Amino acid sequence: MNLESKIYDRTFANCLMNASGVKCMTFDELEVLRTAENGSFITKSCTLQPREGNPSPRYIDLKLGSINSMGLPNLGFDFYLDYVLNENNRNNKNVFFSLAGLSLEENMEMLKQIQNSDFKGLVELNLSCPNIPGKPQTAYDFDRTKVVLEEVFSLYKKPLGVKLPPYFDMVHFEMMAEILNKFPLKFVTCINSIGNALFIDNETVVIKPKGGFGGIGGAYVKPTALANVRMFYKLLRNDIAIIGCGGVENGRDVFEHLLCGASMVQVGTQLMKEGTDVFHRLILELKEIMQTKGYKNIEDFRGSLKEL
Ligand SMILES: O=C1NC(=O)NC(C(=O)O)N1
Repeated sequence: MNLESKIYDRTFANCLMNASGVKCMTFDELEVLRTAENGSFITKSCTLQPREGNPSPRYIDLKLGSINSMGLPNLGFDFYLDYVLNENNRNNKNVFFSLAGLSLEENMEMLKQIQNSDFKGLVELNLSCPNIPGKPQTAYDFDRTKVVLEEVFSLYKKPLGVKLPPYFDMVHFEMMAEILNKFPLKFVTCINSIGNALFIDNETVVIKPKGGFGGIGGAYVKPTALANVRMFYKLLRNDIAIIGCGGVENGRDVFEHLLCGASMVQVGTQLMKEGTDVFHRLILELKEIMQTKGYKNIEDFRGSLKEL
């Protein structure tokens, strides 16, 4: 039995990786992810210049998930470019490089430098950060998304995918899929946190930024995450892989993302809570489910969710 999975021309030892933003901002955090049991890993979404991010408290674990308004704290593009160039695909993890420029110009500058570098991994262009005051989530503006992707693919020729926010309307799924199908995307990652939620403890909000509004992750979002994975799996070209993200706490959750059509599965909140030991546990739990069902590899069941 193996948990190998492919995105484009890359094969990963197993289908698990971190969600961008979780335990992947510093060199030490990235080195832990590079050498743990996950099949791949991804850097914290970066901006051209380093950022402090929003004031703390800005991340809180909750019983049923998490809430965050980090505000894209990161060490700056140069640090992550240097890291991924030195990473040299040791452990065959094909590191993913996450970008979240604060403007199209900033994204194009970063992509130009990556294009002109020896980087051989995959770029995940984050179009869905909900936590920059005054900045809308690009991927909720369909016309803007089309403009951005036209510019991106006019310059960038290496494998690239986009990180999407959750959608909640069938027409929105169709409109977004129609746009995405126009471009040589290698994958889409569904979903980013459900933006601008509010958690109250007694009489007080729990995070400082934006009056306590933040992105929700964890068990709260799994039904929405699975729906987005499923819809884009059905609506997008077959050569655009889906990376599932949202609500993965155990092997059953991984199995469900794969059933919906995901090729890779990202772990966010649970990785934050449990540390990288979570990958060992998820692998054991997924293997047990596959063993029970007689599945020898992921392709035996990926995308085969049954309808009534
Ligand atoms: O894209 C993002 N999603 C989140 O939920 N949080 C981070 C952030 O705020 O940096 N970014």
